[in-house]
Amino acid sequence: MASLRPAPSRAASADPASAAATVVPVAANASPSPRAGLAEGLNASSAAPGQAQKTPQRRVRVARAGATDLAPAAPRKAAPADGASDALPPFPPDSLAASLWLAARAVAAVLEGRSLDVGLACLKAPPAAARPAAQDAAYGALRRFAWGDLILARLLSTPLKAIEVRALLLVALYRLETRPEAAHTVVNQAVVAAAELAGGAFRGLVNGVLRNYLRQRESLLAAAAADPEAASQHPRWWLEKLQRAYPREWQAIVAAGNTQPPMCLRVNRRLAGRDAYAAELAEAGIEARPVGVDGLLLAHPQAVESLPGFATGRVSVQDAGAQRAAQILDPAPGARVLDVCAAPGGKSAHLLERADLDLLALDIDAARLRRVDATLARLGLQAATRVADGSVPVRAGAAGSWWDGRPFDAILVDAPCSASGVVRRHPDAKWLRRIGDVRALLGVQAAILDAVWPLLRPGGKLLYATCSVFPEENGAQIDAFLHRHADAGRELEERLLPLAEHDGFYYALVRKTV
Ligand SMILES: C[S@@+](CC[C@H](N)C(=O)[O-])C[C@H]1O[C@@H](n2cnc3c(N)ncnc32)[C@H](O)[C@@H]1O
Repeated sequence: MASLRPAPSRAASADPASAAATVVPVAANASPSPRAGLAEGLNASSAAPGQAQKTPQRRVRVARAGATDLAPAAPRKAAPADGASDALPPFPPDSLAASLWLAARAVAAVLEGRSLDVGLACLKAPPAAARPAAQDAAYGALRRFAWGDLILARLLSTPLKAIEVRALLLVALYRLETRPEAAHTVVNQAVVAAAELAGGAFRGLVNGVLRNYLRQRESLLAAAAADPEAASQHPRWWLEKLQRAYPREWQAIVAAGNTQPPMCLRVNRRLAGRDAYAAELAEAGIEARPVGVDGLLLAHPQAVESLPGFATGRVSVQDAGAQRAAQILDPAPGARVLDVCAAPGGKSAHLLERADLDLLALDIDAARLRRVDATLARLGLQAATRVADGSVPVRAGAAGSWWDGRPFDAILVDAPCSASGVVRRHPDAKWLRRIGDVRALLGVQAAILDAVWPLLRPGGKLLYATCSVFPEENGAQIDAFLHRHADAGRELEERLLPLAEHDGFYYALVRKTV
């Protein structure tokens, strides 16, 4: 039932570290694709837009359409990715109305098939005071997308074409559940926010839907609890994959995917000792404990600006699981290293913090690759960067070739993947992605592995990494690779389930034997 449009497949798995830097996540349910068919009226007897309906006489259950329906029937202006024209209407920045309005803008972008990262760009323009609550509401509503979708399908009777209004309702439903003591304030403030969306034509509908929700809450919650997607907050196809792959752990994986992720720091060992940095955090009143070799797990997420020395590169935000990559690949000082899917540069940076390397960072996405340059500049590190499609076999000396013919000692393939190990950071991913996207990603992953393998020197090592928990992207992908390449031998394999202090990752270290 519920799901959004497919996400762009390239940057499939956004970097967990960068996401953590911005905020928090959790998700909701369903099969391939957004729910559709929300109804525009409250019931068959719904009030006209602008009028509140007092008591619904009957409810008309609108079919929750499949995947493609999340897209709006009516074209609307896309929310600007740079936030430039996202001036906050005249609400106090720290008001509930402001956070609901902003969150609705961000969620609307996802309902239209864009990533939440893009949607959250609307938070750049408004005052900082407006951001935390808006961010929390946007993540929260998307974590519960299938739940909210089911509720709306029961409260509306005709397709709601105003996507931002639909998004506002999803956000307000989330807020009603997280602030039950302030239910009437939430409804009132949602109506205030609705006045600034779609020309204010849906204020009455918003008021009526939310009040009906409060009246019928018990039966609606029971209906949601009986729906596997709404109850689990995951698409059905996704759930089935987890159940098959993890007969014992799937429920724990699903539950973890619906929580807010922890925030983990990576201390730049070139500029700070971990213990000394932990002491600085303690002095600043920030509670943290060591994790892994360079990591500090914060008891509570913080704005990066509040971290001592963040701007000067003493620390970065990176999930503890992601920090395993540099440790496992562990190239020797002076090694020539290729990071073929490098953006936004978290793992490249960690490799360079650990040793002086001759590192080439490649990515197919020019905009994302610019973030590698920015990351390295902040950390005081250096690498060559190049925009290129790593899945295309490369020949030294050929026109446009990015390879100079010198073999690499080590290669990192942090492959584009389903991001199924990081849904708590990217709740939009499970709704935007479809099962067919995973199949397509398998082909890209295999092509990248095959294209870079000839560039590795005999005796060199390649680390294949994903932030996926789907076996076909992980062990099965590497099994097939070893089958295709007789000169490849698996040295190590590590599967991290997204259960506790780290996200879900897969690592396979492969050595070139001749
Ligand atoms: C999981 S992210 C990499 C995260 C990065 N290694 C880090 O630690 O910050 C995957 C990256 O692969 C890139 N990508 C996807 N397809 C690619 C291709 N064919 N060639 C090169 N890069 C590709 C995406 O643009 C994306 O930046």
